[in-house]
Amino acid sequence: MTQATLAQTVASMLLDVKAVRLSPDKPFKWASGWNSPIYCDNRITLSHAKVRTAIRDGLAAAVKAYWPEVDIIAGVATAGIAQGALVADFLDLPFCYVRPEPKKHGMGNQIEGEIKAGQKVVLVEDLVSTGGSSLKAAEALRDAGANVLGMVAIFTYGFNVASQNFAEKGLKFYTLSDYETLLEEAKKKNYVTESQMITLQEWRHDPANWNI
Ligand SMILES: O=P(O)(O)OC[C@H]1O[C@H](OP(=O)(O)OP(=O)(O)O)[C@H](O)[C@@H]1O
Ligand SMILES: O=C(O)c1cc(=O)[nH]c(=O)[nH]1
Repeated sequence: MTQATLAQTVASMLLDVKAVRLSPDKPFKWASGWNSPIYCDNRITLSHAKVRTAIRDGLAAAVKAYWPEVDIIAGVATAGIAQGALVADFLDLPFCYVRPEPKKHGMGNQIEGEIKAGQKVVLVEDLVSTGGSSLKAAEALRDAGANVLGMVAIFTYGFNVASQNFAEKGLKFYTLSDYETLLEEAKKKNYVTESQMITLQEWRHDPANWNI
């Protein structure tokens, strides 16, 4: 399957399981604090065995293609944990996951599971908006002495701010699908009305300042 076909297939699956929600009148609040007329809830894909497996296969294939030397998979908490564990299991690799911050009780860990200094790690994230969550996880792994090879994710909105942040911090990344492809597939399936499509395109130009 070519990259473009895979991006279309994954976008189509996300729409079919209703992982993509639109609410222009009552915007969603994102992790970054941005308001958005759209929310892509990849967690829903876990409830659909065929979709979950197709995503696992796509992510695992990317890990093997780009970073065959990988020693360990790390999931970004929380939405990246389940898919990360599935990918690690499929590739017969160790697994750990990274919290956004150290736990406030118990062991006080930010990284859960074992990771050794010098190990080559690939992060699994569900979705990239600004990239802040992925970068935080990469930083925690680097602080622990790991060699972060890169990150794979299901979906990206393709914002410049994310690519710039990743480039600055030297984090290579690969995603199965993206916003542009999602809109094309949504149009084909009549998933969005014309006025919703206009809102989605307008929002995409300046998401940080939309509807504030
Ligand atoms: O690229 P960013 O701007 O950081 O946004 C993307 C992050 O936001 C979501 O996580 P959320 O913080 O909602 O938490 P969850 O994974 O625990 O559901 C998503 O799962 C990504 O981790
Ligand atoms: O940026 C976010 O918080 C975010 C956006 C989105 O579409 N889906 C999601 O799970 N998180």
